[in-house]
Amino acid sequence: MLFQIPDVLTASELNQIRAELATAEFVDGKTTAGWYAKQVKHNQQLPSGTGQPLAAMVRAALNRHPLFQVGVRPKQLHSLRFSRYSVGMSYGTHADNAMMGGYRSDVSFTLFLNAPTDYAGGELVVEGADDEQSYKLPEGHAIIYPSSTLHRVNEVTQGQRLVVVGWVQSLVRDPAQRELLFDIDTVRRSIFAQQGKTAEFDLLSKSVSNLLRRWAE
Ligand SMILES: O=C(O)CCC(=O)C(=O)O
Ligand SMILES: [Fe+2]
Repeated sequence: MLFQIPDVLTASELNQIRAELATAEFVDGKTTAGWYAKQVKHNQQLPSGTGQPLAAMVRAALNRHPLFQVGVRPKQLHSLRFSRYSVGMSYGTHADNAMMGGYRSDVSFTLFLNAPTDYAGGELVVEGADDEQSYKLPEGHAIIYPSSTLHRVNEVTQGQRLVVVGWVQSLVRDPAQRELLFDIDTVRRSIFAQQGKTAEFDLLSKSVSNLLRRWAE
């Protein structure tokens, strides 16, 4: 399942992150790419092990967001990377590594850190079976997609693209199962908001819990 989460970061958090990144030292993104992704990864990123306070801010922001909890069912948000694409940079078609530091990557996300008007190009393109979708979201918004998809970042032709990308091991590894849980949970919450704790709400809650009991690992 592919979905957007608006307003993950506040304007003041975005300002703080951008101010820190403006003076940070970035390194070639190839240092952490898989052997074949190295050929197509042309960007820069904060070196592994740096930027911890910024990473903590992003983690807290995602964890407080109900859509992240219900849509991703995170077990472990295990990797975060602050990336920068200047003019001429891009990241060609690839699927993300299945394992990172001992954790499985089920869900990937891109959280946009600057405005789409700050740069030309730089769309994240996610390939489907016979089509592709392209995303260039407002600052502070995130796009969540299965790590199993082929995706790429188009070349930046003007300005600079700043993002933080991340990977999550989900309690529910199968995207179709995550989507079923998301749909049922969404209806359940909507019934609760409109009518309170009805008999229908109780049955849907039971279904969410029982499906999670079957699928969670
Ligand atoms: O920058 C992005 O939007 C995605 C980057 C990406 O695909 C990756 O780092 O694996
Ligand atoms: Fe990727």
